[in-house]
Amino acid sequence: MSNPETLYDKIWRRHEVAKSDDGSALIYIDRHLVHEVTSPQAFEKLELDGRKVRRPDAALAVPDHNVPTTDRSQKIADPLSKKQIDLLRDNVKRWNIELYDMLDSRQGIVHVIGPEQGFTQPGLTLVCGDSHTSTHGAFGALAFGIGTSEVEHVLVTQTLTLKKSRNMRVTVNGILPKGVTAKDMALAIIGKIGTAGATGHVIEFTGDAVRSLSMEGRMTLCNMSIEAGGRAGLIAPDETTFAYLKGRPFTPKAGQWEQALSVWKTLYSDDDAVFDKDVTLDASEIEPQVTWGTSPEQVAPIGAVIPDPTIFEDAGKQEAASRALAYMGLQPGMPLESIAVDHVFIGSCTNSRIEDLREAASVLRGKKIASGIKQALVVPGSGLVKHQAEAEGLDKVFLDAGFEWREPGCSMCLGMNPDKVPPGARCASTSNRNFVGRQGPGSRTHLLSPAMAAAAAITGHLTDIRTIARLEEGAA
Ligand SMILES: CC(C)[C@H](C(=O)O)[C@@H](O)C(=O)O
Ligand code: SF4
Repeated sequence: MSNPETLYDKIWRRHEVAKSDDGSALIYIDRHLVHEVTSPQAFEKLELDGRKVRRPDAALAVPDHNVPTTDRSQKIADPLSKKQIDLLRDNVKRWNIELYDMLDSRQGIVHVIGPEQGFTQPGLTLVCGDSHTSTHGAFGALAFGIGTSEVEHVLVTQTLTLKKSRNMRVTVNGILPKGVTAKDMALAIIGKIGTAGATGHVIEFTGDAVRSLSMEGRMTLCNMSIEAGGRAGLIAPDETTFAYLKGRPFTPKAGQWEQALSVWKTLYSDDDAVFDKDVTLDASEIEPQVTWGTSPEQVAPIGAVIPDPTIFEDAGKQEAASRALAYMGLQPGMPLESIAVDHVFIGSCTNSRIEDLREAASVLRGKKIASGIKQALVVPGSGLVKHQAEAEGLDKVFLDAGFEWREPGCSMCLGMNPDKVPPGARCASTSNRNFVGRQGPGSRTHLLSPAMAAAAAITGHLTDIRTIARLEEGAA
């Protein structure tokens, strides 16, 4: 009998082109997503070296970080943003790579459009010059972010020299309580293991609570595996995966579909496969989460108070917590629910898919945002998500509540475009990073789920979505 393997082992082995004695291997890369921020220098270097793009058909390009989310017919004001987008256009034209340009309805955040188009598929190796490429692991693809020099390497050779990561398993058993979502699961895992908890590992997420997530939820979870330090996140493909993929533009058609399925169904960790690290959570104990600091691990259940930094055993973590609280303008002992917010952002590759928008809209239906909210933005993850939401009337729900309804892109997740949180202002955000200055210089970010963001918009402060739901049940 052959050795038992994890899902990661299987995909890795199937892509090994050559092995070195030092433990590294040359890995074949099946798919390459390209955006405007990390590709210009790669294309420039390739040109200078007199190289060619080996497989233009294996790449798909989209501008997302720098795009304006307002009127797209206007010129892009910021010269650097404009330059990056112009260069992306020139490069893909020169090398015959498919591009979903700004006015294309398929344009959107790179990690939203890949799955949406069926470009992301089980068992493939998929890379992008972007850390949140881990998102695509939700389909059982080995997907990870790479740097600009590696972008060039993939363009030229369709391979990468890599050292194999270790295997980690995160099992979430049971059923998520009402009002608790994949985002809360992701934040709770990071809260438990820390932002370095999965360093050097590829995480496979498993357990009933993971299996019962929709593809959107699985993408949210895998998206944040990078914030736990993981090289990639993986979920074994199953009927939910296959149903999502069927009929998408890039997925195998008719006769080939059955063949693809027979391969995809072999993509799971063998029963006796060995993991280097194992972590288990009980879904029924997960509560809606919100971050209070400047790292995703500085997170707590919404009913908690801001921790006193001295509760952390590690001196480094104490120091980090003190610095974070000073930056965030918060004091130990304050209930999280007492924190007033100025901005609400619903979007990013973590939470801008149709299900996320439905979740937020269901909380906002018939309600208005609080008077203290200076700006509330909904930025759909792609043009297709936007159209779908409009077909369902969700845009009206958001607009009636007082939100702005924007064009797709990364937007306020990192403020490379004009959508920024002003210095000192506080934002309830469905994105994945709450770093210092992440949403604009001096901005303060609280990460939470779309439902929790909607709840904060209505009350004007961080709010337990379950109390809103209970109030409504009481009223009904
Ligand atoms: C700009 C890009 C390289 C960056 C990343 O790699 O993640 C961005 O997407 C982010 O989320 O910080
Ligand atoms: S939405 Fe945010 S996290 Fe995702 S790729 Fe864009 S900038 Fe990075």
